[in-house]
Amino acid sequence: MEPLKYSPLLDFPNYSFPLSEIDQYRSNQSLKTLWEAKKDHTLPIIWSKTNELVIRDFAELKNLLVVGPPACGKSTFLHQLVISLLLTKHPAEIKFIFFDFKKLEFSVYNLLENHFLAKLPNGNNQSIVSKTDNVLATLNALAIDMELRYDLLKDAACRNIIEYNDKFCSRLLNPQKGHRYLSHLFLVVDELADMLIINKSEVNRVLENVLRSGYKVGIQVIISTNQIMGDTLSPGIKSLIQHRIVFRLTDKRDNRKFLDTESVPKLIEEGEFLYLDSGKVKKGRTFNVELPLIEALTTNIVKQKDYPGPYLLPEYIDSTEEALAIEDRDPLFKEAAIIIVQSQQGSTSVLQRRMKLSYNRAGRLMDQLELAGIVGPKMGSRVREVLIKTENELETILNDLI
Ligand SMILES: Nc1ncnc2c1ncn2[C@@H]1O[C@H](COP(=O)(O)OP(=O)(O)OP(=O)(O)O)[C@@H](O)[C@H]1O
Repeated sequence: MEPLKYSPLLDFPNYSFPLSEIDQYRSNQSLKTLWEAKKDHTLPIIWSKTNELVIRDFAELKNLLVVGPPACGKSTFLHQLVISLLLTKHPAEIKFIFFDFKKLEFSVYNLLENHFLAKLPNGNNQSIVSKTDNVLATLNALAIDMELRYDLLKDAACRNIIEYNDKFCSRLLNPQKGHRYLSHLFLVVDELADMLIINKSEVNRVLENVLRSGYKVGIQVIISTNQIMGDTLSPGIKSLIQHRIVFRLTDKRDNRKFLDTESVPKLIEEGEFLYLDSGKVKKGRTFNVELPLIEALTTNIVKQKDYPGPYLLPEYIDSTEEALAIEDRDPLFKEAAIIIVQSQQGSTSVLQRRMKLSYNRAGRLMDQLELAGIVGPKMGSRVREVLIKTENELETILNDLI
């Protein structure tokens, strides 16, 4: 007999999707259509509402850029994506990280911390990041989560999160080996310029890494910006976000910059935007969702069973700040070094599994091995290079370190 399939929904089997809340609102018909699209889409979202409703699958979009001058409807568009997912997905399936530098735009979702939000493990941090000094740590933690996910997918011989979760739900992956159901993580950034205030080049570097490799393992980024001119949007970031929503740009050169064409239809009505679809420029319109409807959804969800806390991102420790004094070195340093050199695999999850350590501790050991010159630096989602090839060489290094 085949084993019973696992479902993440079993975390809260009595969870009731907040569909009943929408009846009294004018947008209820559109939301019901969205709900019906659930069966054909991994991540159904309302994309546009003109004469007809356009529903898309966010899983196919990778990352998204929303650009336009102030007060043109960018935040409205972000809300329409968020509520689409809140309505159709279970708390086990998706998590959001909001960078909300306006401080109030997404505060309505604060209540959903234990259902739908992700944050740094450090208790002082808010689930919704509104201070620029938390940006880099949160991004780095997201990048670590991404690397960990890559290790899991590699171990499971899967090419993307969908294949991986299917395999996990079919009970083909062993939780004892660190395998777990992976929820989709969305980083929602409301104003890119504010995100780049502190340490712009480093933030750009980590962000590019997440944009480049995150979507395959279920980490997707939605960025909004009103900085049409200037160098806020680096060419690297722009080239990594193929899907773009463009509101009311008056200069032809701007249209070329964001839509790769100068000839675009005029946008007259409130909330209208342009986007590229199979090489053609199309017109769309935001689904102007009422705040009371968002509140009704969140209130309904909050009343239901939740997790003990938000989804915790891995701890990020800035290794440049960590002195490699002997007394600070992990007592398992030598054992870890031997495992890495013997296996010739510079992978955190190898340490984690072989030594039965938490991911954070294994990650710290890796950083210490790097500082000792045993492994090379982090290389995005790939394993680190092992610089020491033989146990004899290692022994010399370890003797020198003591
Ligand atoms: N489809 C629509 N129909 C009518 N009004 C809309 C529509 N979409 C957005 N609006 C209105 O446009 C105004 C600006 O929207 P929003 O706050 O989303 O803009 P924004 O681009 O995020 O602004 P900012 O950059 O200043 O934060 C709001 O009052 C909103 O209600």
